[in-house]
Amino acid sequence: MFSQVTSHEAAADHWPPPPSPDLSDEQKELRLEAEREAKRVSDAIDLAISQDREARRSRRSTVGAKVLLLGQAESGKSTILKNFQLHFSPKAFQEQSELWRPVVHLNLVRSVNFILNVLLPSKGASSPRPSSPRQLDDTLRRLCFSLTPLKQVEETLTKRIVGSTILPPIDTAVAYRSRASSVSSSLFINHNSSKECLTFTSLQYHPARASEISIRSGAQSSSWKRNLNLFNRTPSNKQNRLEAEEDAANRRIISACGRDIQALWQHPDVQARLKEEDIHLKDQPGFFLEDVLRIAQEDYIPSSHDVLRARVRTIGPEEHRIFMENLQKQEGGNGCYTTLEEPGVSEVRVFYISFRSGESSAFPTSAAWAQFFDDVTVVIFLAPISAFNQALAEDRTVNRLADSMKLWRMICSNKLLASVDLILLLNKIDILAANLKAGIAFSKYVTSYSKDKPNTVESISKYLLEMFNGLHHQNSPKKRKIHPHLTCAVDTKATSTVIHHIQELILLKTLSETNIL
Ligand SMILES: Nc1nc2c(ncn2[C@@H]2O[C@H](COP(=O)(O)OP(=O)(O)OP(=O)(O)O)[C@@H](O)[C@H]2O)c(=O)[nH]1
Ligand SMILES: [Mg+2]
Repeated sequence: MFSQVTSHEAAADHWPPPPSPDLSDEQKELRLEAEREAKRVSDAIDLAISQDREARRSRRSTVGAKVLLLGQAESGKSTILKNFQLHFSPKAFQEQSELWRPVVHLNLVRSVNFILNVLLPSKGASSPRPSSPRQLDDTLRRLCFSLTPLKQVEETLTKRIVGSTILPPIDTAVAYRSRASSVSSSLFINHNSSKECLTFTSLQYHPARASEISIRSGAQSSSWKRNLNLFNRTPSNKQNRLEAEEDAANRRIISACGRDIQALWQHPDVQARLKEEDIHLKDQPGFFLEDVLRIAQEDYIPSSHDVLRARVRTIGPEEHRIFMENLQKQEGGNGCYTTLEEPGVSEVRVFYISFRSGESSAFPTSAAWAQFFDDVTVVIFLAPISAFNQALAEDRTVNRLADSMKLWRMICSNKLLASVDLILLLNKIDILAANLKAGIAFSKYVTSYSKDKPNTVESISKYLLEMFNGLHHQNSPKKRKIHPHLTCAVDTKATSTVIHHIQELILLKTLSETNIL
């Protein structure tokens, strides 16, 4: 069946064929040189093709996206941003966990000092509601005494995180409002020097946000992180060494105070006093008192969940760059990562804008905001739907949910954003659920919601979604799609599905805008 292969045919199978035995040595050498040259040319062509392929691939994979992250104060923007970082840059997120330790510690220490201030209002510092000191039992007196060093810890941590030259934002000087009370009293004063700033941030507490710290950012993200980076660097010079020693001393003090902090928080008189004052520390941002024994350990490193809950209130617009690591967890979830080969969006620039009351009314025409609206891939808007029974800290006559809707209307009607897809996150559904479970009637605060309708998350979120959709429909200059989600931003697992959807949308929009699709 098969014919015999001749030696000539066999030779033809190899390239280049061996020189004919009839050739002279000189001819053989010329022939070999010609073949070497042909190979050089061929290799050069192969290299050029491969470089071209790589360049095309890298052009595709260096596409960037611009995301606007908008919402009123405390709507959960920073928490969603952290979820983005956790999802897209997990290695960088993990590497930065250590940076959040001083923030968690400061949140914790501020809660403790706030309680001490309630129990023993000092002359110089403001207490949430000035009242005469009460008789403390022996245990409380001992605890107050043993926890005194935490005042100093708060001061040094504040100085380090806020930075010595950065003033705290004055708009934290909001009127006091506890959750249920209708009483307000302005406790804050304008401070102009950085020295006073330290006193202000250290010793004065907002009763509704006792543990949080406010930082005015630069245009580039997180100047406070730069301060903390310095904090964590290797102690190479005298200043760094002093800072490292101060950090170690703070850790030791917090660690030594751990059990007493727990005892203070669990003391029945403390709980009774806070209740009497209508102060709900547990519901406040940056609340870590129930994790104190874990957090106070000297070698404590914040978990992802701690980082999500750590509260820094940043004032002013910020730009965050998230570099996509294109990583995913290996099956088995052993913490190892494998690189994905697929090209996609390599960088997401997130422009973060927090709107306080008053700013929203200037929103559509303000040149200050307009600079951020150019070339936007998607807008993510957060509405904290648990805030239906709260008033704005800035203006106690305005319901927070109503304010969120007003802001949403402004964004929908903005002409610069007319062609941009809107992602609507109805956030804090866990708090909404807890409030409803505690018997708070939604219809009492949102009167357009019939009393006969169920006071359940399902029914209320459906109603709110219709409201937000309706506002969009009435105000948007163009027809476009809204991508709504119900979220609990502190639940990374549940949020990862939402982030994944957002990622797909960003990819789709970016690639279609750059004509790759
Ligand atoms: N329980 C619960 N807490 C949340 C949720 N989203 C955010 N938080 C918490 O709410 C507080 C405020 O969230 P942030 O993300 O700091 O809010 P923000 O919109 O960045 O606020 P500003 O910086 O003031 O503009 C933080 O303590 C978060 O941990 C949520 O869905 N559920
Ligand atoms: Mg924030």
